[in-house]
Amino acid sequence: MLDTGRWDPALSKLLLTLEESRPNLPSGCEEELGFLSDLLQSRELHALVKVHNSIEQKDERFCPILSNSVQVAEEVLDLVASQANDENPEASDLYDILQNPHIQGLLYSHDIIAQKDYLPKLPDIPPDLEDPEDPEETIKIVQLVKSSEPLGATIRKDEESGKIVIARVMHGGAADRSGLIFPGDEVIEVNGYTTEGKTPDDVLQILKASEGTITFKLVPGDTGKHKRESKVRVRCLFNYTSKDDPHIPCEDAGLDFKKGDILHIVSQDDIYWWQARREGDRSMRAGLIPSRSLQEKRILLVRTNNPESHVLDCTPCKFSSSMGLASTISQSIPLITGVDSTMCSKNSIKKIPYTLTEHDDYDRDEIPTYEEVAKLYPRPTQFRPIVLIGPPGVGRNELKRRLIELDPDKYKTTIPFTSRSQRPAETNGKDYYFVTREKMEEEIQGGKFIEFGEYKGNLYGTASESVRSIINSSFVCVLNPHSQALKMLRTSEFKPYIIFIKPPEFEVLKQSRHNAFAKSTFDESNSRAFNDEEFNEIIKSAERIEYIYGHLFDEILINDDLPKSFERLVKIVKKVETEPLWVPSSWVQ
Ligand SMILES: Nc1ncnc2c1ncn2[C@@H]1O[C@H](COP(=O)(O)OP(=O)(O)OP(=O)(O)O)[C@@H](O)[C@H]1O
Repeated sequence: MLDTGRWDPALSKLLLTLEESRPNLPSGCEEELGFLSDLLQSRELHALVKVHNSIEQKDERFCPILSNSVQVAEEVLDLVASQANDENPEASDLYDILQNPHIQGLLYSHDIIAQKDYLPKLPDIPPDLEDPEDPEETIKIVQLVKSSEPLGATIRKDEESGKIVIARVMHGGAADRSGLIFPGDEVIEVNGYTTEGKTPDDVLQILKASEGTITFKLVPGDTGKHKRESKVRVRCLFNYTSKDDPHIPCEDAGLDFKKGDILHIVSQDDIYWWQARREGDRSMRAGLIPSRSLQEKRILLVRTNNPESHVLDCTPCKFSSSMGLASTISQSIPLITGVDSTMCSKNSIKKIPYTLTEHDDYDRDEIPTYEEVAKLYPRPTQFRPIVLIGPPGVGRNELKRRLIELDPDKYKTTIPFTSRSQRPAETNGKDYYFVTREKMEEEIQGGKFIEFGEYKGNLYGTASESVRSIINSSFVCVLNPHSQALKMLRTSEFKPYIIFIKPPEFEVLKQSRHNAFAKSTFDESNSRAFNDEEFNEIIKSAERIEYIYGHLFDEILINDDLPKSFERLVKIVKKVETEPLWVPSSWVQ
């Protein structure tokens, strides 16, 4: 017999008990007893137990005080980002330290250890070890105290067996926090009432009528594994109200959201219903939202039943006739026509103007549901372009002009290309880049222009290279392109921040423009005020743009009172320069 005095007390005790019970055990099991005794005395097992005890030992000096340091660091980064500048070197240092990949790696490893994520996953007990004669062995009794908080689990009737089973457990809900209830568990009793022959509704009635403690008798299902929370964040590209959704499995569990909201998807286990939490929501309870595939199916169904449902009234605008413009460029190039800005604009900013007759190249295969996002931290030398989208006449050019005027050494816009011949007062590379029509057509066909159009037989356009060169020279590129240009602009290379300049309601629009003696941008030949028809067209065109491209907007700015709108724009632009913001996750990888 080995001296067990210096060995693990629990193992020694086990060995002692084994020796003591030896005389009472039935004959014939000596071999097994011998094996067990050898095992309990083996040096390997004792060494393993020692290692295990060391890991488990609660040494206060090494106890983690939190297990989500990565998340805390992200929150600190968010807070510090706007303070990190030359005037605040401490904040800048902290900002740099927390962004350092080694520090982030260290925090990540810390969290893994703090969460004990390294512990081995024990294999399931083989089914042949369970005693089929004794089903009671595998029953668990779970008691939950009833409160105003929902249980956080849904039940369903298994079609084959007719049994009531737990359909889903909401992350962070009461059932989940108990750590004892899992999807697939069979509910055999609730508060002493058997569920046999009952429907899920009957069971809900029992639950509703219960007071105080609720006791569940459950047979564990084979899916009773606790799944870790996913880290996926998405931007919602549609509005959702659970009470209007007749198919939600549990209305109380629904999570409502609006287009543009950021959600943390905590579980995608169910193919139709994801569990999500609003980003930054401190309450840990998740809610149900339709999964991407369910939402895609729904949109496709609506589109199949009503093919035009996703396109608003596309009737060309009446005003285009007064402009009498013709588009002659080949079919492969979108038909965009325009007036030369130098004819109707006194300011120095060139634009590629268009008629309101739009032929939006709207991709019918694109089904806006959710976009996976990640935070992009501002870069000190490369600024995100500011893209002002909106209907003609709403004031994008005016806002862009004011922004550049505010700090011409910081904000720059592109110089357009044209196939028109140079006029005596114009400078190549300042007013326009003058190129031949052939060269311009070739480059347009080569996809080198983010937007282009034709007016009076001459081409006008903005080259991608112009945007790239401004960004790479550490200026903030400010653009007010046609909405169609978003497809070319919204890339991981440019990482634009898209602001939709929206008109206010009719009366405010009319009043503000009249008060400011605003000049209509619809009539190239006359310098006159906007008329009611044009105001209506601005509003209608804005609705259409928002409907088609709304899911791509980072911000909506209502251009009512000009000085106030400009103030809001400056704030937004500052935010983009200093704060980490959500962008498509592919832009960050
Ligand atoms: N909030 C506002 N209040 C009053 N006037 C405004 C406001 N915003 C813009 N304006 C004026 O409205 C007119 C049209 O604005 P602007 O040229 O900027 O429109 P736009 O969106 O660039 O349209 P387009 O692309 O057709 O040129 C200008 O005279 C401008 O000064």
